[in-house]
Amino acid sequence: MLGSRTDATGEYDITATVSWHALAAHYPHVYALHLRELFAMDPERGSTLVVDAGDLHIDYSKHLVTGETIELLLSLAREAGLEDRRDAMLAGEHVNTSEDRAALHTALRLPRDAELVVDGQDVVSDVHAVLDAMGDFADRVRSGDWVGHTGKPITDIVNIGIGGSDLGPAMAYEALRHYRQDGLHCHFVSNIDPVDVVSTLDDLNPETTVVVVASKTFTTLETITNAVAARRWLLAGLGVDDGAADVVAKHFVAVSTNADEVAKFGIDTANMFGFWGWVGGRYSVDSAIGLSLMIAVGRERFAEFLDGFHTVDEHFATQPLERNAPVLLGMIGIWYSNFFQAQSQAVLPYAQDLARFPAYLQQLTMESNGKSVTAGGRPVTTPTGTVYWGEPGTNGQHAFYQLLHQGTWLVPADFIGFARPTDDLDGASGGSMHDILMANFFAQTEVLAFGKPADDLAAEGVPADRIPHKVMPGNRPSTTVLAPRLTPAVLGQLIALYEHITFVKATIWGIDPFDQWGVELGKEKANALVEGLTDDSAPAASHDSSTDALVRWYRDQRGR
Ligand SMILES: O=P(O)(O)OC[C@H]1O[C@H](O)[C@H](O)[C@@H](O)[C@@H]1O
Repeated sequence: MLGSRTDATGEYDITATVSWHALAAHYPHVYALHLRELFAMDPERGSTLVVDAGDLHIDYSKHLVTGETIELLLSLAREAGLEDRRDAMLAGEHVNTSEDRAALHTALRLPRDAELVVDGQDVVSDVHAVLDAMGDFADRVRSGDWVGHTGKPITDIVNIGIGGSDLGPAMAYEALRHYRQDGLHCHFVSNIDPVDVVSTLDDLNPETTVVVVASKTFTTLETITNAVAARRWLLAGLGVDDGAADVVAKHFVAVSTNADEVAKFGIDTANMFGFWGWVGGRYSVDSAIGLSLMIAVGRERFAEFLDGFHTVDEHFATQPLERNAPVLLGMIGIWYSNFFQAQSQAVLPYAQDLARFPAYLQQLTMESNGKSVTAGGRPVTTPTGTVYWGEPGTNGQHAFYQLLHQGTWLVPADFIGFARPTDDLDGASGGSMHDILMANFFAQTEVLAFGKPADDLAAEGVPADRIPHKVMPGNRPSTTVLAPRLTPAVLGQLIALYEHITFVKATIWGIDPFDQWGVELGKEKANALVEGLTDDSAPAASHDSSTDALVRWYRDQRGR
């Protein structure tokens, strides 16, 4: 007997749906099978359980699924209304219910001739007006036409922002290293630890530096504090007063939705690049928040980056669920989270240029899906969210892969690799280093899936007492994502793929992936504690006994 499928708010209890129950009944059959058996039962699965999205070639054959599993997962997606909800998001409906607004990052990459009116506003022309303004500014900086207070062209851009106003551009700047203009360097300051801003500015010349203050709200403590520090550094370095608005105008621009706060800070709003409330911070690298990236790679490459996103948006919007990469991968993620009880997901780029990609995905996925009530405010009935983590291969192989191979946790892993390298060298004994990298990539996914049984070890003459230690259990699932090369378009495609995977999971869980109320209390508490730490005459004790004692210890040891 199924439980009630809807509550008083009309929300589904996803765990009470027919498909959920069918998946629960199906689970023991799959659990009983090893990937070796799945491949033996269906020798073609290596070429059938694959899907292409744009330039991304995705193999999901090394997952603990049968054809029936996929069918049941897609039934669950349908029962949860995934297609309607996707269409509602793409149309600009207020899918961010707790903040009553749209989540329209997909509009940021619509082509100029597309049409989308949301809340009475022509979104596409707004987006392209900002892109044009960014492009003009980027052109001027890149050509040397934009000069600093002393007439020198700009050599360094310092992006000051945090969270979504930092991770996206910082990650993409690294990823697109090969597309940057020589002689122009971007730096990213985010942490309120003064070491971040000091160590960055120490090496720079204020005469040739532009600071991009990137903050959706323009009230974030870290960003405003760092921006004030950078302004002091700049004016002191140039030997001018704080009142010198014309000097600030040549060295400071803002990216924000909040013109009032930008003006209050002392940045001319003529030097402000706007975006909109419907762009979430973690979905904003393709908005004006990408300004520093655009300066580095140029407006044409930035347009290719946006086209890449759009390619996967179109795929997500139009492909049947059976051929829809974000849907398949999102639903397989649900399978592991809610049936295998997996808690984490490794992301393993075999590309040094993607070193920051796992950190970027942590904000995208964990700030989105780290929720324990549904969009309607009811406690969820099943685990949500997934802990994303990872490092580039092959570094991870010599660090944490031991747990992936022989540990007790099930950790599904995404392997991301490229056919053509951005750099290559000859290997020590022939071949190319990139081929050696990719040999490791393919070897790891193979060993994770198929392992090495005790019989094989015995046949090789491994002593009996060593065999239990050397057995590789295998049956560890992975997705392989391959692309021809790490280009701006491919990077956009990869980001959009994970954005939509995140959305698919949120839809099944019935949560709002576009708010982040959990971050707020920590901010309030930090603000409340600042006075106690900076003003010795302030009362030291006003919190719990642990916090009070720690604050006393800190003030004592600090010695001022
Ligand atoms: O861009 P800002 O308004 O400065 O916000 C920066 C970041 O801080 C917040 O606390 C949120 O958790 C993030 O989603 C956001 O990206």
